[in-house]
Amino acid sequence: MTSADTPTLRQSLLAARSAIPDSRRQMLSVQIKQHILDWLQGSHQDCRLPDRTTIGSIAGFWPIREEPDMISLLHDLHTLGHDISLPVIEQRDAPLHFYRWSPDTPLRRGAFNIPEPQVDTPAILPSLILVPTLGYTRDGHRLGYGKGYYDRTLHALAQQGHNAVSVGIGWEEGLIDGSYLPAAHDMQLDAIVTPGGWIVPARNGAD
Ligand SMILES: Nc1nc2c(c(=O)[nH]1)N(C=O)[C@@H](CNc1ccc(C(=O)N[C@@H](CCC(=O)O)C(=O)O)cc1)CN2
Ligand SMILES: Nc1ncnc2c1ncn2[C@@H]1O[C@H](COP(=O)(O)OP(=O)(O)OP(=O)(O)O)[C@@H](O)[C@H]1O
Repeated sequence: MTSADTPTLRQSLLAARSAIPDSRRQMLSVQIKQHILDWLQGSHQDCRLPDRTTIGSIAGFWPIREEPDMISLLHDLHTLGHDISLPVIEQRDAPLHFYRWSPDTPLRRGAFNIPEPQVDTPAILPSLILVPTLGYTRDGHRLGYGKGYYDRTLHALAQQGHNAVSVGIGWEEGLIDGSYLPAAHDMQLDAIVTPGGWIVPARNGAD
């Protein structure tokens, strides 16, 4: 496909996601959460997975539309002692910044009406970024809502010499299986987690 087909692809991915019943979505979110916890706690024996041993602070996301709900995972990771942060759009069409979140952090609605923490403590540089995906390919390319926020953010962090591990979170219905031509600015994810398990791009090991 060419980039001209991206809006059509986005529409069909949104439709596929909407077709998952709400109750099933909740159960599938728990499966994704368990894959992440197993990896971080070292009980998932797969050498292709990103190195978990350097991971301290973790950026999550507050679910919108019909995304996987990782709020309960964020609670668990906070209990396990990780610093947790959420993305904040401080300026439109600029990189995201991540601000500390804990279960008692009040959230207010920010850009696109997404719940965000107050920006009253310094921004955090996470060592793991959980990236919401609408679609993804087996080689780690991601399709979101078309505003480029995560591409800009991962690019800006890499330019500062801060190489966070980026793990896409998505439904199995988000897999883009045919030919897909990523945009030049597209940042590849280190891995993707779906309810079915991990998808690790071949460059990170054998596929
Ligand atoms: N949960 C979650 N948080 C996130 C993201 C995400 O994908 N998921 N983002 C990932 O980047 C950023 C927000 N990006 C977004 C980009 C577009 C739209 C959106 O609703 N777009 C409308 C058009 C709205 C407009 O132009 O004003 C649309 O697609 O119809 C929402 C969020 C930061 N936080
Ligand atoms: N590193 C970057 N610097 C400047 N602009 C960028 C960068 N990355 C992406 N963009 C801009 O963002 C726009 C949307 O990109 P893209 O279609 O890849 O978004 P997306 O990844 O689907 O969206 P989102 O991350 O918001 O969910 C593009 O028009 C592109 O010009």
